Amino acid sequence: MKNDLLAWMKPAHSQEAETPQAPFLAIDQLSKRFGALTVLAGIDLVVHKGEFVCLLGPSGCGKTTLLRQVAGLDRPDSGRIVMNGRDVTQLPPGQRDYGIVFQSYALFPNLTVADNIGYGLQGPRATRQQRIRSLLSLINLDAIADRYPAQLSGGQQQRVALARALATSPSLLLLDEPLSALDAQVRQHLRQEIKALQHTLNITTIMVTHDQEEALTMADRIVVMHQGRIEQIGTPAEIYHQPATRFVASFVGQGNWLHARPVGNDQLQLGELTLPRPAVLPPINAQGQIELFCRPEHIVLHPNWPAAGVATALADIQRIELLGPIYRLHLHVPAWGQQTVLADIGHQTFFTQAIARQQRVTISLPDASQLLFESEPRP
Ligand SMILES: Nc1ncnc2c1ncn2[C@@H]1O[C@H](COP(=O)(O)OP(=O)(O)OP(=O)(O)O)[C@@H](O)[C@H]1O
Repeated sequence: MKNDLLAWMKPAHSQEAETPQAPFLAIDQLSKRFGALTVLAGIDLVVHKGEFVCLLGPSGCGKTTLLRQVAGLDRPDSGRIVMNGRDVTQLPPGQRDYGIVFQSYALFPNLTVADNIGYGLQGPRATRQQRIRSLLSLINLDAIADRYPAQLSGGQQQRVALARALATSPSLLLLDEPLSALDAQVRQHLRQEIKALQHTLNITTIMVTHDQEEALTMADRIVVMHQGRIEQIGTPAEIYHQPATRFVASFVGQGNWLHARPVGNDQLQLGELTLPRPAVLPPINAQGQIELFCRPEHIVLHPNWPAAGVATALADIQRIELLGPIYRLHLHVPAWGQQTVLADIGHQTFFTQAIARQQRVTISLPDASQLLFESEPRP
């Protein structure tokens, strides 16, 4: 049944789709204002065929507005949207060739699951029925084809909405926070299902989310937005490990921000700790400071003081949080300028080092884990 579906899903494994890096969607200098508020300020973005791109950012940064421009549900003030080589900027939604799923399931309450899925289909009845059966099978809802939306769980309703969005075999799938109304376990499961479906169908997908974990686990590339602008476009690993701006570093994941001071031509001073200084520095503030950024998981705990071959510091454990697979320690580190530092450690380290509150531990900061940013008020 799934093969039937692949046969009529036109983007899937067609000759066109064999060039995965071909641009499918090109957004060029797109701007949008609502009254005095600039919501999109010159957005440039290229999405390739078969790619899964997440628009990630805090509430109000313009993610949904950008998705709505692509869908034609709103028109930009300036700029261009080219889809599959066709300028669609001024075209109505019906002429744009996409399927869309919203946060609210938006199913027709008076239609069964099967009829909801088949709503937009045209052609002979037998062909429509076959497509509906294929879609039901694809999302594992065969058993509930005759139920009404009110008889379904939230997760089931969202899968029906997904099948309906795919029913007309669109070239582009738009997802606007499709999982945010669901509970954590269902959300986790549907993440995998959507990703697998997207991969099977090779359908170009753009998903709006404010959930960084969702973006990191699902996207091929993430577009981080802030105040109507794109801060960074990159793979999940690039966004997490090489944040281009302090906004991206603060918004995605947890981090330690430590005041440091460039000294001479080749050193950085972090409290009593002297570190090598990179050739290029960010701008230095009036107090002669910059900020050193590192992730909590990069802080290393050593079983003994001092540890051989590394510059270590003593830290007092002020608080311990269990975050499921890891423990997060809140450390007071006098030698690094009285700064509070977060350190994430695994259960094995936690138990072998018999970690407890108010204990004194030895820590170090690997050079490779550090990034430097201009000191300024945090977002
Ligand atoms: N039709 C509209 N009229 C006026 N202002 C609007 C309109 N639509 C959106 N806005 C404003 O534009 C800004 C961006 O909204 P948008 O919905 O794109 O943000 P978002 O990043 O998707 O946020 P969220 O995650 O909360 O949905 C917000 O300040 C919002 O209030």
